[in-house]
Amino acid sequence: MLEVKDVTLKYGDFVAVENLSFEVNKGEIFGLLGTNGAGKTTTFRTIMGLLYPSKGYVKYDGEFVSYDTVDRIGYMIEERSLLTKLTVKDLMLYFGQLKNVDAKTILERLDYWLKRFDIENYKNKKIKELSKGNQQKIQFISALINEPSLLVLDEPFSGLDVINMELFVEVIKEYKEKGCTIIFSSHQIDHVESFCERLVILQKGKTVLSGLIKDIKKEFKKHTIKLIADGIEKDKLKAIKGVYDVIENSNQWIVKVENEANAMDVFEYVKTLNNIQKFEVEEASLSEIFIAKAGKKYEEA
Ligand SMILES: Nc1ncnc2c1ncn2[C@@H]1O[C@H](COP(=O)(O)OP(=O)(O)OP(=O)(O)O)[C@@H](O)[C@H]1O
Repeated sequence: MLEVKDVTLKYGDFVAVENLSFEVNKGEIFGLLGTNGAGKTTTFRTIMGLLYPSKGYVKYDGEFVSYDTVDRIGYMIEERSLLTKLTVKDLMLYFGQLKNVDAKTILERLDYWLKRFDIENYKNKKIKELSKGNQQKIQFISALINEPSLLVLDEPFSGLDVINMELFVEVIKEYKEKGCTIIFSSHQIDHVESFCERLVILQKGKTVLSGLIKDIKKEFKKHTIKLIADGIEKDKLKAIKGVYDVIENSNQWIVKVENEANAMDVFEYVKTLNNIQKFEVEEASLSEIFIAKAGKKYEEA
């Protein structure tokens, strides 16, 4: 289990991450979200023991990260800091041996991953000759080469096309099934729900949202109703208890209510209308919850 407890990290006087706490269990995929400069990479560097918190601590399986624990961790850094003059094979031998994996095993694992990622022909090519997407695959392989039990992935999907993103997701899910503890960061808020159950969202180093996505949504309570019917009167909708916003969007109405019970009151009104084609009640999206908590859109935070 990875434990990040009350971590504050400063660069000089600048507080990059403040009082950050979360845990990631074995067999769990955890999302660390935030827009540019939110503190994601700083958090990862702290997890890896590359930066020391001025307050709080990070432990992996009850121990502080050290030379011993690093062997069990796979770290995919955001910047493409690959040694570009090396061939794929030599780079992997270098990274693998740093993690105490013997050369024969490294080469066997490399062959497997190159085949899996459909880049078998690149084994003896120099990194600088590879496209950005293929360099990203090499970076991902370098994080997997020691078959880690903790996988730290900084922006693993940025710049990937949909097919390769699915390939990465498939591998990450496999590692989850094997009991690996996985933490990844992302700029994007929309696709994570299908991918992880728990997250932290940072805004300028501070935690805006944290916990199980289903609990965050349950606690937030607010719901959105999508409605298509004849004879809808905006004033009547607005007058219903708990309705705080009504938007007409071409032929569809979007009605925002404070909680699920209020949605039932809207349903009572809708039953009096003709030609009801749609009545859908949805929980708030993570983006909507973020706006409510942070006072601005996620992309603008
Ligand atoms: N070495 C450093 N010295 C001083 N400030 C730094 C340093 N590294 C990062 N920062 C600052 O700390 C804050 C958090 O940066 P960090 O790189 O952790 O954010 P991030 O969420 O990973 O951003 P991005 O998505 O853009 O990579 C930013 O304001 C950044 O400018």
